[in-house]
Amino acid sequence: MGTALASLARELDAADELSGLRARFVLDDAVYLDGNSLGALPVSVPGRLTDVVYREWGELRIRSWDESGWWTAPERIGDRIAPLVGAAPGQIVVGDSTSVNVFKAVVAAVRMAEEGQEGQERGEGRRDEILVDATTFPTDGYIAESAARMTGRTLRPVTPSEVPAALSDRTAAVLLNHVDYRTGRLHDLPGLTAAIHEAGAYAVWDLCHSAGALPVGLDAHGVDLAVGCTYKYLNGGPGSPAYLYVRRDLQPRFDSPLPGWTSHTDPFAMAPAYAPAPGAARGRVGTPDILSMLALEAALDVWYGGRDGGPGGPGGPGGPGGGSADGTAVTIESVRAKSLALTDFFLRCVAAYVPEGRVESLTPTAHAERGSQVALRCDDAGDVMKALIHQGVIGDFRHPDVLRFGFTPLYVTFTDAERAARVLGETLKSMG
Ligand SMILES: Cc1ncc(COP(=O)(O)O)c(C=O)c1O
Ligand SMILES: Nc1c(O)cccc1C(=O)C[C@H](N)C(=O)O
Repeated sequence: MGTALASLARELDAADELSGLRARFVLDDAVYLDGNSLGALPVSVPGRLTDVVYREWGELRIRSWDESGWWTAPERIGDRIAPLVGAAPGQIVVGDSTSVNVFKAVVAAVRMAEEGQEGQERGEGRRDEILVDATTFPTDGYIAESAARMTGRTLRPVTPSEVPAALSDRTAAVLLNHVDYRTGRLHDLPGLTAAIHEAGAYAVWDLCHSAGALPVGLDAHGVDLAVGCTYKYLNGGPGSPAYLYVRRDLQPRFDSPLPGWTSHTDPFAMAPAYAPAPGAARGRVGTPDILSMLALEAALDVWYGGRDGGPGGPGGPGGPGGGSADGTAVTIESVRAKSLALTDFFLRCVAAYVPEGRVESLTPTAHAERGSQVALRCDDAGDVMKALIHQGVIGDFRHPDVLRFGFTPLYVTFTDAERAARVLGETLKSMG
């Protein structure tokens, strides 16, 4: 069985139309299944950062804000992310952490819901509730709780499947994760967004675990606001800045709770009175973190034909799906197809190699409900993951008993999936 799966893995790799993309990353012999926490380093990044540091900062110094395009980087890089999450240009701004963007988005959504209700006291008809995914990555829950307290709302944690029943004319905003960070479950973004709109509320989606791994369709599904990090499937590097999407028609009504000077319509007027910039720039706060931001911009070259360095717009030759220097088209659809094939194959190998009953998959088998990771419940998961890492299979452990394996289709191979499952099986057999 083992040999058969290993040779099947080689066949699948040979037929994989994305296999050439692995060369766009710095990798070693380890099986890296932690790209859903920190993506691998794209080869385009070090050279670009060297240029940013020595030439743009070292030689051009202050002139780089204009001459090197530093000032407009948040919107420019937002436009580079946009096609990957199904957004037209001009709706995404890059900056701050996901946590900070969750705060901006949730408070802004409540403020939008509040419009027209100003005179109304707390009570019937007032949109006085925020719903939050009860299974969320903790930061979203903490921030939503604070946003609720500050806006005088009640926070109601519900699981995503309970959202339709929990919605009412009291709901102001709903904060949901597209893919659950622990189980890898993919939630129904189109259906839940439609239900939220039906109730007259605003939908805020956290795309941390879906952007770069599967199609999101922000514009197509009428999402109101969305946030996400860039250090997972977008490979922007440790602490790379997050992003905020505000649907174009909502932008004039986006009232930021953090109206920093760089979101002013004329920042260098240094006016005492705040006047928000039009468009996505309204979501900015303070000075952009240029080094991290430009590392992210270079990392996105992976999707744009693997070109080295310089900024470039999406679309046309070199855009996502538009072909590339080495002839490999990178569309989010092709990435999704490989992601599902990889996770299917990994689950098949786990079933073949792991003693029956020793692990239980928390990740749905239905493709429509699966993100790009496999989570296995396992006794002694912490010790098991340490043993796997010791043998060169890098996943992560999530309390209390979850082994988490992330599959980044840009660089993970079927051979990696087979090896990871085989090492897991051997480890569990040896641990008893
Ligand atoms: C769903 C989700 N939201 C938010 C975050 C993190 O937010 P931040 O970028 O602020 O650390 C993570 C992971 O770190 C996450 O998985
Ligand atoms: N953002 C992280 C970090 O700064 C250090 C370690 C891990 C992370 C993560 O991304 C955790 C991740 N969001 C998760 O899904 O568990």
